[in-house]
Amino acid sequence: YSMGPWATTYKLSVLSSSDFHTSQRMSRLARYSFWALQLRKLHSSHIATLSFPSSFSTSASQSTATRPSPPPIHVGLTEYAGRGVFASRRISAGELIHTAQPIVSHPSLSSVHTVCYFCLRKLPSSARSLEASQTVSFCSTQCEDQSKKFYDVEKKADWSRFNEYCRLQGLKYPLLVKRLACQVISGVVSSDVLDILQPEIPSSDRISKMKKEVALLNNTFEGSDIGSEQMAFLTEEWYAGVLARIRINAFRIELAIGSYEDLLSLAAASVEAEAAVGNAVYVLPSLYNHDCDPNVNIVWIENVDAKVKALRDIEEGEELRICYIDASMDYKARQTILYEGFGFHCNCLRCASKD
Ligand SMILES: C[S@@+](CC[C@H](N)C(=O)[O-])C[C@H]1O[C@@H](n2cnc3c(N)ncnc32)[C@H](O)[C@@H]1O
Repeated sequence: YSMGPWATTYKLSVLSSSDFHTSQRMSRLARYSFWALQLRKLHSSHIATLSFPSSFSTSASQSTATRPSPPPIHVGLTEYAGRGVFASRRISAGELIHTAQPIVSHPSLSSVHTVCYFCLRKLPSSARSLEASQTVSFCSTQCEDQSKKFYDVEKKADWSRFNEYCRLQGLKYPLLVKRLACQVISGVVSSDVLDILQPEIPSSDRISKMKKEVALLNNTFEGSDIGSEQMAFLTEEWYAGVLARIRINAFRIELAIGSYEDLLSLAAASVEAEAAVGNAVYVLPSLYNHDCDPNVNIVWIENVDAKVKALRDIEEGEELRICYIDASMDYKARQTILYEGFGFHCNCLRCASKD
């Protein structure tokens, strides 16, 4: 399961919380102070992944007078689900709260020749690479430049077996791990970049499948001229940790319909293939908790940049929550998917009334 761009039309939601014993609170606080430290570490290296609403730019040459104000949110501890995102002022319905760029993203295998290999923007027909070819395309020189380092690493190896394995098994997350590994080898990110995110607890079945994937990834790199010291991080333990975080935190990217042509291809895609153009992992969007009647949603308009928008008026101090799944499903289906996919029993107001 991955979090998706689920539209919602449900009514009012307020923060639901339960009383926890002080001792439980203390142990949680200790656990999350580790994450708070990680967040601070990440703040400097990943500030570029968070951008602000309006037409402000964040260039270093800007004077403080013209600097954008930070987004109207803060990360804090909830009483029921670890960290969460809270409104630091009143937010109006429809407001763009912030945008975020991914730490790692990858097109779905069915979209790899029709979208930009970096930002997942749909390519005009003339710019698409041939399906039979091993090449990929970029929508702009900017995306090509931003991909250069990891793509130079990726090009050193032959990915046909790895991709075929993912295709046959219907796997999408190993593609994100492959891209992350290329980013680490090229020095663009550090191997612990996802450590800040909450991991899932893997089942034994998952662990044995994962061993196969990591062996395939290692064999693919070993066939290239990448030095073993550059690949030293790529252990079973690293792969398991990264996959456990991707499984809980990846978003499935469906671009908003921009044209009549998009509408037609989406209609065809829903019959022939997956409608999602790819998957991506972000820092801040991954800190939003779930509600079956959310007050914010995340949309992707033209590319992988996530836009977090208020679905209704939100009061200062209220927790901002998104819906991880299709909110139109019934109570039982939602509970099952949330438990199997994300490991929790939802007790939002809507679920409490079994709606
Ligand atoms: C994407 S993370 C959200 C941020 C997370 N709270 C953290 O501290 O990193 C998803 C995880 O948060 C927890 N979570 C999110 N929404 C929840 C809810 N409504 N009830 C209980 N746990 C929830 C679950 O453990 C879930 O797997």
